[in-house]
Amino acid sequence: MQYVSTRGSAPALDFEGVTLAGLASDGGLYLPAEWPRFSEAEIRDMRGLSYPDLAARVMAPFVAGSLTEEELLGLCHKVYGDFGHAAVTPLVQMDAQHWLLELFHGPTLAFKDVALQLLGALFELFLERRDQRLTIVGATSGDTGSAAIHAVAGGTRAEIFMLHPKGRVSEVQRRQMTTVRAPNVHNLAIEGSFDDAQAHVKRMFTDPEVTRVLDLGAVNSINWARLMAQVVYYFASALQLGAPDRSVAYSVPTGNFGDVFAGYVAAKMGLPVERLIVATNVNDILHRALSSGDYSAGGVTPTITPSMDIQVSSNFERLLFDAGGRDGAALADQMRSFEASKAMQLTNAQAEGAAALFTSARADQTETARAMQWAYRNAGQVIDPHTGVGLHAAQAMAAEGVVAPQVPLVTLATAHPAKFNDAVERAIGVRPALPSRVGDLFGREESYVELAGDYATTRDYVLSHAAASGEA
Ligand SMILES: Cc1ncc(COP(=O)(O)O)c(C=O)c1O
Ligand SMILES: N[C@@H](CCOP(=O)(O)O)C(=O)O
Repeated sequence: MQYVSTRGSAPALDFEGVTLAGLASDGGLYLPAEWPRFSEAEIRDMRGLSYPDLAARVMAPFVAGSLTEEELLGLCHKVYGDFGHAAVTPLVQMDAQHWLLELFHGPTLAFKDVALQLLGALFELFLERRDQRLTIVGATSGDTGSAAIHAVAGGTRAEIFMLHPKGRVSEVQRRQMTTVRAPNVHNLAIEGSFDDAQAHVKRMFTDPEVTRVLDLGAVNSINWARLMAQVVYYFASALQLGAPDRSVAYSVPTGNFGDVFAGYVAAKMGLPVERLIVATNVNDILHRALSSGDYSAGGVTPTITPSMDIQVSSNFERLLFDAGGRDGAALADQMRSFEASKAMQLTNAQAEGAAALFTSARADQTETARAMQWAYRNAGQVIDPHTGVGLHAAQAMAAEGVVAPQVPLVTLATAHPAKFNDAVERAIGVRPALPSRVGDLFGREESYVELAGDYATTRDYVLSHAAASGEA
């Protein structure tokens, strides 16, 4: 399998290459040169597989040429054997139409673990194979950071610099990152928003001062391997609900557009996905883009769903490329102009291509709290606020008839409620306890450095603290 950049000019790479490269050298994001597709019979044949076996079956076409079937299967069993639920991503029924897909049974209690546990193992394998070191730079609004740190802490070939916006993640999220003490982990709290942190990370990948001395790697969803692993739980849930003989709709709490784009990939691969609902909080650039074609970023408003306080949504570029006809040169111009003005209009092809599968809805904090209360009172489920945004959107779209009553509608439960226990307590009057598997989070010492919000400060910190810089 070969991968191409959304901006058209970076070299095509194989799976090992894109996993280690993260962002393409032209600033674009990698996508498979063509979508692999399963027949109905092949999908039917996946029924009854365990999660690790299903993961290996679904991901096999993407890793061809870089991993043998045995290597992939071995990795999937190693990674998913360790989750806190035997089903890995269990489905819970809420009423006749609504389901929750629980994605928070990994070590750091958010959906990010499903992909990052695998990515950590892939880094280890490929770096060993190449006898190479990697300096990972990542940005987090809370969940990617802890999942990535847990996936690479203590390793000898990869070192991680994780940027989070100071004061804008929950206390549990911050502690899950800053209490991990390992020589290869650096936590940086920067002034500004997640978008600022993400912009610094992307800029480092195309900054010759950095790339001259460091081999950079990515753990954010700009890394294709992240999305690939997330495709699996769409298959797992749809198969349980009757695929390929029945279509399923999904509501996905969305920020960087990675999780919902994985649903798009599943549809491209032949899974009968009826609709993908992009659920945003009041930082609603994606809702505006999908409903009116206006992709213009304003300031970021802090909310009770901090992981979705994002305006510049990395993976939207992948959709614009694929749905808009895969014209890399035109997209490179469009993205350059967006980067300068922070505003753009979708082309007709992009808007129509997106509308074929995506619908969007936005939830403010009152609507989010109401959905959390509904889940608690009507289905006995304590859900986190991000999941609350998704459930609000699911209920709104069902009420508007966008999703017909006979179509199962699955809301992705993206984080364990205890990660956001203050917001949950305010909404439903119950304070969820942290599962014992996260250990004594509040008894451990934190370690992080605080940096000003400008790019040069971040870059200079990484350059002067990366072990690989010293070697160069
Ligand atoms: C709990 C939670 N829900 C939803 C999202 C949004 O997911 P995505 O960025 O893939 O759209 C995130 C962050 O990515 C998150 O941490
Ligand atoms: N919500 C995310 C933001 C980064 O998203 P990613 O999926 O691109 O890593 C977070 O929790 O950090």
